[in-house]
Amino acid sequence: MRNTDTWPELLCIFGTGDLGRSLGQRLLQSGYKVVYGSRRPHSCGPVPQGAQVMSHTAAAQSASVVFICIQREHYGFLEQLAPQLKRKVLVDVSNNLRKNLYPEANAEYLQRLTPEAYVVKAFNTLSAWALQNGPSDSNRQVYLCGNSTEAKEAVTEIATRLGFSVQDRGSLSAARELEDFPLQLFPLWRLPLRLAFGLTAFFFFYLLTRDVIYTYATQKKDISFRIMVSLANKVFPIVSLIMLALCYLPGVIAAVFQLYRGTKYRRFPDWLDRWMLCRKQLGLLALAFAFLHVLYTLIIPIRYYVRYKIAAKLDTTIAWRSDSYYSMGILGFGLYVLLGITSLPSVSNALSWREFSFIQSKLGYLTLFFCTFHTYLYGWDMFLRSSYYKWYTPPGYMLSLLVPSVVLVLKLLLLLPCVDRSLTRIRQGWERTEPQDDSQKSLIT
Ligand SMILES: NC(=O)C1=CN([C@@H]2O[C@H](COP(=O)(O)OP(=O)(O)OC[C@H]3O[C@@H](n4cnc5c(N)ncnc54)[C@H](OP(=O)(O)O)[C@@H]3O)[C@@H](O)[C@H]2O)C=CC1
Ligand SMILES: [Fe+3]
Repeated sequence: MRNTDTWPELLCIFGTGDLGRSLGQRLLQSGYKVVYGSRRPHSCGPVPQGAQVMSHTAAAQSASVVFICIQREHYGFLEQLAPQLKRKVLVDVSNNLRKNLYPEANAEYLQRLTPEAYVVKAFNTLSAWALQNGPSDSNRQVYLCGNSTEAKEAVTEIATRLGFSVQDRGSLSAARELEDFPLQLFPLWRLPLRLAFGLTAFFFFYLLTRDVIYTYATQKKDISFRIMVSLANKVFPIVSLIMLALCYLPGVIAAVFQLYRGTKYRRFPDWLDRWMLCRKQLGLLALAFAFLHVLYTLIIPIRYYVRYKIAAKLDTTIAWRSDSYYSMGILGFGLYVLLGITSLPSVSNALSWREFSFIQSKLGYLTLFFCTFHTYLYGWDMFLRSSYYKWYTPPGYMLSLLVPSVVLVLKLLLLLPCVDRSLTRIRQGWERTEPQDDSQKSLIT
């Protein structure tokens, strides 16, 4: 199929558009020779220096690998070129504007037009810009798929020479999945973002009603200025704590499922699967809200409203109480940041699986504990100190503590020695398997 003895190897690119030009430039820089196939060989746009431009037919004949850098809508003419493309490796780089635009994947369509060529889907997840600039940390991966192993090897060799690392995704039927990759918009962030938005809106309006509007209605006192800092600084910690708890809740639920079923070999329900997959995003958003809470708290002492209210008398009991909740909050936040940092790919790659799970799980629950305890102490302090909080505190405050408390209690229950033993047994796959049928049973007993 290919003649690998001649180097520099000549590669063909159909299409002198953005991607064709960037790819050509990259190939030339990596030492390949490049020939373009164009509808207008003499009047096409500028091509990289050193490349030749010919008609499609002439270009296809000169190389054994052809990159099809043309929109799928214009593939039609390739059908007439099928005889010239026989036994050539055709690389389909195309993408679509939206999912399910066509009944079949672009690469499968190309294969149908040129049945005797070896179609490989590749490079479509890189942008022309990324190709031109060469591989970088975030743009190193080339996904490919195709039915011919030899053809895939040829494309792998080229991609590797260009400095990319290649992931083979199997046969050409995986092309649709690869074509959907660039169309995804933060798939794992969607649920956490919606949740964060929903919780923020709910608690904001709840606190607005109970705090500002209620006070105005009953006491005719205008405290609307509290919206900007005090209210925000209540919404953010509540949302942060709930999101952090929701990040750990699916793990606990999964353990309960495993205990209940007595095996780890059965799939979790879909909703739990999805929830587990977006734990990192939940945690990072929770961290962002915790950051906001810290920043808002830091400015409290410089606010006019607070300075105006500061009393000269010192009560050591109050000082103890408030210092303890600040301290818990700071410890919790410190660990929170540690969790965030270890979730960065570059950091987590440097950790062994044991180290990673120690930090994310053990220290994670400790973080949740500190943050929850900080909130408890805060509520207790406020409750004793101010008559205003006596009526305000219970519902909203309890709501924010409900989820984290449930998670912590469940986790404590899971840590009970007898529960922990059976969970370990299940997770290591030691569970007793029931005999399949009676004949086996008689052999065992
Ligand atoms: N741009 C990007 O960042 C990326 C693009 N892609 C894919 O690469 C392919 C090309 O994209 P791009 O380079 O941006 O597109 P352009 O529109 O810039 O270029 C397309 C090229 O296709 C050729 N062409 C256009 N119409 C016809 C036709 N009727 N018959 C034959 N050839 C035709 C033209 O070349 P000529 O005039 O020489 O014949 C034209 O320059 C697309 O399938 C796209 O999905 C994939 C990943 C990233
Ligand atoms: Fe706080």
